[in-house]
Amino acid sequence: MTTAPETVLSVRGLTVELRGNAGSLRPVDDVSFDLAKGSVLGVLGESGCGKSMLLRTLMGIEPPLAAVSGEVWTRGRNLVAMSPRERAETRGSWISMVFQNPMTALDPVYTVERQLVEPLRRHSGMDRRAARTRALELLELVQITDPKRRLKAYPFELSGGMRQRVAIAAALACGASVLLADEPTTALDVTVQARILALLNDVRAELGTSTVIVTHDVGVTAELADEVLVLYAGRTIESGTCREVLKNPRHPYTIGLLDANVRGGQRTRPAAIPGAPPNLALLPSGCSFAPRCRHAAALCRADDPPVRRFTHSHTARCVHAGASAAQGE
Ligand SMILES: Nc1ncnc2c1ncn2[C@@H]1O[C@H](COP(=O)(O)OP(=O)(O)OP(=O)(O)O)[C@@H](O)[C@H]1O
Repeated sequence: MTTAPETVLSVRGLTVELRGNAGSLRPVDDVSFDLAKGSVLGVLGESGCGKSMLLRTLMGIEPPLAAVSGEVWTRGRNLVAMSPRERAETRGSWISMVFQNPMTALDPVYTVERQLVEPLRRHSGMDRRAARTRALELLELVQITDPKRRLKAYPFELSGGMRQRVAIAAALACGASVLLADEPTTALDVTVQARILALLNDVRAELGTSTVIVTHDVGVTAELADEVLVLYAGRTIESGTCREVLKNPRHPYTIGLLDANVRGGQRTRPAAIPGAPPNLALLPSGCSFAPRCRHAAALCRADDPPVRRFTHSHTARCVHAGASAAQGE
């Protein structure tokens, strides 16, 4: 008998509302998913679709005035319901984050040693010696050669790829079971990108860490992800296994996204979809993708599209999902 993999992160109806003078907007709107132990969820979407806001909210670093509702369950607790103090304790030790620019996480004025040893002492209560031994192990884990020498280095003495390796080591230092990666390779040279992706894969295999990776690069998603969630205007418009979504996309937006990335041969933002994502403060009624969709009908502009289910894992939020699948195949 096979047992279902343990769910380490369960997100239900997560919504982020930002209220301003011009009204309110929802960069993340009713997003739900489960993340299994050791698995990778790829979050796809154009710039401005809410990918970073989703990750920041999972990490508890959303903008101070954001109103967060819904549930984020991990280790038997709902993070959204925690006090700010409890929440701060989970950062780095339950959930950790790797940013596009490694210098977001690293402090330029401290050595690598200090940046790894201090959190280990603070979060894990290790003495200096044990923390240093662990820091060396972490540098080996992220495949940094000559780790003893690198411990003494400052970030500016390291290459971009090496800095990102150190940032990944720092993210893993305190035993987080969920790693959030926001475009972790976008700022790196193409040759280094592949190595960092391979590293993330190795880390997952070695530590069983579960990862949510945000990218607008379908190639990266195909390489790493087990499951895929496609965001548009803050909402999940398609989700399923990597194979289901990338091989048999159902939503016209996903199809356009894949056309731009794969068939165009370039891993860039999707030029195949005319127009741009909507201003969240001025969302059209009905389907928010309708103004850019070649299948859009009066119905799409009138009502919120229904969620269609194709398999137990594959869903798309579109009345035309079936028809567009036929055209996409
Ligand atoms: N602090 C903020 N105040 C108001 N609006 C914001 C704030 N931060 C983000 N937004 C808006 O929320 C939406 C989602 O932004 P987000 O950065 O999550 O998009 P993204 O998909 O990660 O894009 P990118 O790939 O460019 O990082 C955008 O419309 C953005 O303008």
